[in-house]
Amino acid sequence: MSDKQYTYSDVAEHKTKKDLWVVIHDKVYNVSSFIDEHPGGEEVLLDVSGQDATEAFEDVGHSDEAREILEKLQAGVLKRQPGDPAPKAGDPSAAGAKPGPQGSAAGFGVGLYAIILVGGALAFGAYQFLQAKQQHEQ
Ligand code: HEM
Repeated sequence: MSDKQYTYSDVAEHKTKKDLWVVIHDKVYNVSSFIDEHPGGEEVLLDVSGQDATEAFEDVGHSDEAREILEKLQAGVLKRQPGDPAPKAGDPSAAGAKPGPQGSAAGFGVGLYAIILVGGALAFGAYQFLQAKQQHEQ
């Protein structure tokens, strides 16, 4: 395993069958030597050449054996820079539709309205009470 750091643009320079790099889970792999042996074929690897292949790799549900092969192909780690594509975690919570916050925001809006109304009524009540008290004292 190597800790050598590469940027996205470094990886993007290696996208031919003879020189093919991919990023999986923020690690950089040189898969050139494996491309002819890949049971899934060379086409899928060429599709993700020089790019982040995390999602494609995880979607297939590769075996532990595949992960061991991958480990041996590691060239380095990815150095993220501002403006790089976001990590593709292959994580359903990252891609899946999350319920928006609208429901609770609407609830809060109604709650806020009620607080203003009650606060206003209290202030009005206090004003009336003080006026009455003042008149009583005169
Ligand atoms: C880059 C590193 C990769 C390695 C080391 C690798 C390795 C392997 C291995 C060892 C298998 C045999 C089944 C298994 O053990 O899980 C396999 C199958 C497969 N791989 Fe990959 N793979 C890689 C990337 C990809 C990518 C990016 C795709 C994109 C879709 C892909 C698609 C497939 C498919 C579809 C199969 C199933 C083939 C079949 O059963 O007919 N692989 N891969």
